[in-house]
Amino acid sequence: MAPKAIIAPSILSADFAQLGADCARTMDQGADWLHVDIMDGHFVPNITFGAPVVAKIRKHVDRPTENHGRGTFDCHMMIAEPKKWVKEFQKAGCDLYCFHYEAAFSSAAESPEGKTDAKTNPKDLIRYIHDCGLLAGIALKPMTGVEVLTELLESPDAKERPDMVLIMTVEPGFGGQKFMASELPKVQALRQKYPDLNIEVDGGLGPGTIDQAADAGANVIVAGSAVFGAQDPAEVISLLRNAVNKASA
Ligand SMILES: O=C(CO)[C@@H](O)[C@H](O)COP(=O)(O)O
Ligand SMILES: [Fe+2]
Repeated sequence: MAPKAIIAPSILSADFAQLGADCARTMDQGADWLHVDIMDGHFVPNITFGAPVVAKIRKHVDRPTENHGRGTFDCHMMIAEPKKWVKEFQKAGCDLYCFHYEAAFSSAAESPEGKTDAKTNPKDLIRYIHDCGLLAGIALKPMTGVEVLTELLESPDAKERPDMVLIMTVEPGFGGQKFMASELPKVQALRQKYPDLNIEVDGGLGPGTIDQAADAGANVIVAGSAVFGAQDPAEVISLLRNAVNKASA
């Protein structure tokens, strides 16, 4: 049985002119996490926003209501220098810092000790993210195979193990793209080997594609246009959750 279903609407499809209100409403509609897409115009050909905006929306989502608690900010860092921004995002209210494997090797930034490493690697970056008090996720673009993660996922040191793997089911950069079912064997392979791992899928997920992703073993579901574009977002969130729970029962 896979870990519990986590539904994480991508706020890339929210109305940026009223982002705080949209985020709070989405939590009230039943979201577990908010998926926050950070794009730098280098790693991907699109730009979104940075830590100051995350800090502002945090305030809207932190308000106490009957329907939701704090709301986990799942920050999907589509940026060329992931190490550089860990502390800024931690201060802004990020909970889970998910960087791209493909970006980690070229990242230059200050280490916790104040030294500058010209190069880092995924293992050191995961340790650094954990040392900063955040959960660590690692994301793979469609062209990257899951075998690159074996050493990390099987590390005897929990500080070096990712808390979540994100399998992209579109090329990162834009919302509203077509779901790539060709990525699902990666999810299947991970689920077979790691029954307790949080496996997130991102890109093109919605009522028409969720069953395939859930059957493959994904339990963390990102959906942008399918949730924010729906007449009844609460119904879509619940449909996504039921599909995951049914597949993992
Ligand atoms: O990371 C990305 C795109 O790069 C995603 O998080 C998208 O924002 C998901 O949008 P939909 O495909 O669900 O509309
Ligand atoms: Fe994303």
